[in-house]
Amino acid sequence: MVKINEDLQRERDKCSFNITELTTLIDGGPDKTEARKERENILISRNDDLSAIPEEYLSHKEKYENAVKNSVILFGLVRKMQEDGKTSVSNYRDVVSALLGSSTTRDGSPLGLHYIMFMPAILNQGSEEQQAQWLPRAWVSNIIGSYAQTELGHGTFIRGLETTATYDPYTQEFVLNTPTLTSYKWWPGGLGHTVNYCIVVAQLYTKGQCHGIHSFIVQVRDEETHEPLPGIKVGDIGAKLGLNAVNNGFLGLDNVRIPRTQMLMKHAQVLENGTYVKSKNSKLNYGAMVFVRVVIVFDMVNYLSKAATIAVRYSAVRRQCHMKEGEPETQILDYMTQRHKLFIAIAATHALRITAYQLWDTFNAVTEELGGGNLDRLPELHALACCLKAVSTADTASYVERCRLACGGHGYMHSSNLPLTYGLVTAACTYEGENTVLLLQTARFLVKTWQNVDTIKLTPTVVYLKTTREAGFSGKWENSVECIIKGFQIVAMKKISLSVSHMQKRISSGMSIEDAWNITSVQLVGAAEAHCRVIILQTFYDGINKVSNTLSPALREVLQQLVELYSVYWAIQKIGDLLQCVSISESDLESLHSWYENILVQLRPNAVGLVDAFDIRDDMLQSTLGAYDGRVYERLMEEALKSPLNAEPVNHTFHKYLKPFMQGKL
Ligand SMILES: CCCCCCCCCCCCCCCCCC(=O)SCCNC(=O)CCNC(=O)[C@H](O)C(C)(C)COP(=O)(O)OP(=O)(O)OC[C@H]1O[C@@H](n2cnc3c(N)ncnc32)[C@H](O)[C@@H]1OP(=O)(O)O
Ligand SMILES: Cc1cc2nc3c(=O)[nH]c(=O)nc-3n(C[C@H](O)[C@H](O)[C@H](O)COP(=O)(O)OP(=O)(O)OC[C@H]3O[C@@H](n4cnc5c(N)ncnc54)[C@H](O)[C@@H]3O)c2cc1C
Repeated sequence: MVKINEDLQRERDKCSFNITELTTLIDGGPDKTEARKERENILISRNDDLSAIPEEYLSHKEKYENAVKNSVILFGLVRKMQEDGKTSVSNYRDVVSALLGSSTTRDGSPLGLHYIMFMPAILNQGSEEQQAQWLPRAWVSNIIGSYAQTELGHGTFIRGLETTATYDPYTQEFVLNTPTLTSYKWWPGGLGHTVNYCIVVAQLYTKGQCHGIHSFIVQVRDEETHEPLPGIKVGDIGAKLGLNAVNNGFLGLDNVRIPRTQMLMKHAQVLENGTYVKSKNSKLNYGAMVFVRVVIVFDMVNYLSKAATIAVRYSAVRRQCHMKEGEPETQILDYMTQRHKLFIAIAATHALRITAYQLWDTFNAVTEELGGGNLDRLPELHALACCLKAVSTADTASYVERCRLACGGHGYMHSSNLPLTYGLVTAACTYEGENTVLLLQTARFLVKTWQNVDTIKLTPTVVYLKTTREAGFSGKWENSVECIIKGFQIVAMKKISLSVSHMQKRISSGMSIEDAWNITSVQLVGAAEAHCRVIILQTFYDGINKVSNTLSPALREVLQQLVELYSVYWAIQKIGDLLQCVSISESDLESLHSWYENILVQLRPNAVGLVDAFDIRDDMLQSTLGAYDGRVYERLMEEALKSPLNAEPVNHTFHKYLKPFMQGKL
């Protein structure tokens, strides 16, 4: 049996709550924990077959080839689960999320987009007949697809996409073209060499008229030979900061013909004679993006829990300097600055998880309403998904980077798995809608809401705008979570109202609406972020309160501390905003800081227990620093010895370059 590092064991011995109770709460119940573990067991049992060479030493091509091999094993499980009746639409997110979060797809998977976007796009935008035609084969991976929207020239401005799909009524086909270099599709995951189909987003032309962007199913490679089909130019876009196994690709289309029935026609249709039938709302075509923005929040929770586990366990094992002379060297977790770096990551994992579930429920409820023809809550869902995707990815990227820095030099090693994790989360700040652009979408919704706050029925997430405006901040500031939430609501309300009034002043002084919007846009982004912080804080607070009386007192206490930590951390981060909007005295400020310090002290004995409760197996954590046994130094050395440079005692460059150089001959 492997010996557990003594410091780590001591941490576990002093944990005040039942770790299994928290794990079960995180999973959503004992049955869910069991199902997760069962899935992980299957995954791990298949891992034996995988290459032993650490991924970081492989070339770009080898990384791809390895990823295909591993992904096939991994996603073969979806097929197996499907055959065994273990997958359904309701647990699809859990299953795919577990697979993508697993060790074998450490730097992304070239098959990921098939599950994350190709199938959801057909589900979301395809008619019932199209779903019946395409999904059964896609579900068992007989065909593999990607989602090709972004072009070399445009990612954000999708109305400006240049790819065209022109309807030919004589053959009842669409003819697809990428007429310029900038219209080449660029970025789609798996498109380079993996998929044989993809959803292509293109400007629809019929009867000489352009009807804006629509989605089309296009076959790009032969199902047997995998050769690109005539008129298709396809390839890999090259090496990136991260996600190097994903095989992001480019695609050029030259008069590629597809049957009429391959335009996704749930919302809008082209009839046989070329007549265009409009969708109830053109933005329904953007549904696949909304879905992915929602699941990205879950994905952030996966990465953040991994980073926090690695950094907290390492901080319990690592000793550096003497806090007091004569005592043993200090566990770095004992330094308050270290707790300040790390505990927020633990709290945020819970805050984002609870918020992700809330968003998921809203997404499902609104999707059901859309199915019944009710589009009322679509703008709210869009605004919510945009800001939560933006804030969760930006925050996670910054927390993960803190975790990496908190591990000092060893955090810089690939074998810690923190650099790769950072590469994955920072990508999410850009894909599926660049974060600033998404916050401006939320701002657009907030501005409209504010301008009509007295006349429209406010949707649940913005009711606070009216109530805080009416109530103001009555009463004295007190250091409580409730007061911080109220303070944040006032900050958001004031930022929105100020942005609107600044814009209105500019418009009244003769500026165009567009210029006024642009000049005010830094404030607008701030307002959208502030709104999002209200949502996360309130959802976290409500979520923990809701389950509180089902929990043991010890767990209730520690979760309450995490809610406090999260609130007070963000209050301190945003103290400038609070001071501008709410009256906080100097002594309030002092006690806010003392409160924060107290929570860091209170949480200290439970830090390792809290990350253990995330229950991430070593095979999935893949970190020399974060393994359960805490054998940090042994693992660092074992991994270093796997460096290909260590395979031979003398590298040939010594004789070729170094020696002649040292002898003055070069
Ligand atoms: C499957 C299980 C998974 C399990 C979990 C596993 C975890 C997976 C994690 C994910 C890994 C992901 C891998 C990577 C994937 C990356 C894929 C991509 O990037 S793909 C590429 C992603 N690319 C991008 O994301 C591109 C980003 N760009 C865009 O989305 C758009 O260009 C835009 C939204 C910015 C503007 O659009 P534009 O048409 O110019 O609109 P205007 O501004 O003129 O506003 C007009 C009105 O429309 C309204 N409205 C707008 N949108 C929506 C909506 N969706 N709805 C409703 N309404 C919407 C708007 O509010 C406004 O309303 P109003 O005020 O008039 O009332
Ligand atoms: C790892 C990764 C995977 C991806 N996978 C896919 C995929 O599978 N399929 C796919 O189709 N696409 C994919 N993408 C593309 C991705 O969706 C786009 O990169 C993203 O939407 C941003 O668009 P852009 O690159 O055009 O950025 P740009 O819009 O050019 O952004 C550059 C800067 O301009 C600013 N900006 C742009 N417009 C505005 C505005 N209106 N107001 C204010 N500021 C603005 C932005 O804030 C940003 O600072 C992927 C991208 C990455 C990085």
